[in-house]
Amino acid sequence: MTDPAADSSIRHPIRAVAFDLDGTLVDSAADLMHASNALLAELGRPPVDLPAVRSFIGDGAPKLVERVLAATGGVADAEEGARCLRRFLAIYEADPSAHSALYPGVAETLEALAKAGLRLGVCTNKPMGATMRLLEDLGIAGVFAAVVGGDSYPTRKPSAEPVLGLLERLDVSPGEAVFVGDNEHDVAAARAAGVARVLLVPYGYARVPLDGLPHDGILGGFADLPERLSCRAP
Ligand SMILES: O=C(O)COP(=O)(O)O
Ligand SMILES: [Mg+2]
Repeated sequence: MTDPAADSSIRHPIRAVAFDLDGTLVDSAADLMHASNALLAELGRPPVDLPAVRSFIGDGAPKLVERVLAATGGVADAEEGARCLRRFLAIYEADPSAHSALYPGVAETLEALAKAGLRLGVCTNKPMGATMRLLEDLGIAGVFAAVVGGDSYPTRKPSAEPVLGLLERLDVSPGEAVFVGDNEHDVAAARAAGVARVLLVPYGYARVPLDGLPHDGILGGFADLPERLSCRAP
């Protein structure tokens, strides 16, 4: 027999769902590759390919650019690195969605969860400027009650800080929230924040096997979410 006290959804009814962005809601790797390659072309360097860029995603734009530059010859000093980051952001933020798409079931499922009364939020390591533009371009900005990016707080995931910041903006306690992500940083940040449940999508840009992470379940697909949260649209 199940012990009701062991089920956190019974102790605290779930009131909010926090989502990672890249690799969870949006397949954004192609635009990150195009922006990286536009920067590299300006520097007279060879391009990087999609598998390489996918492996560079997850620690925010500064790390992505650092990895792109390291893979193509490195940089002379920190100043050159900072200049390249500024240029990358200008290129990427001008159009972060041309080659990006929502994963199957994302739009309909977010609508269903919002209709069921859940507060939805995004906690991404992507900078806010590009994040808001991407959400608007893909038509899902309106469904979120709050969004935090990689530059919203002094630290980013795997720190708990942005997750706790998002939950505060959603006006829920960690025990009332579920986090849905795609990689090891999402699990670490959400666990450190003390959310009720951490669920992972089976696709995305994780760099370690999902099975070894301390999650509470791997979805078959994004559309499984309402069932897993035991809530349905009215
Ligand atoms: O900007 C990144 O590196 C990844 O962003 P994410 O946190 O939405 O996966
Ligand atoms: Mg991600």
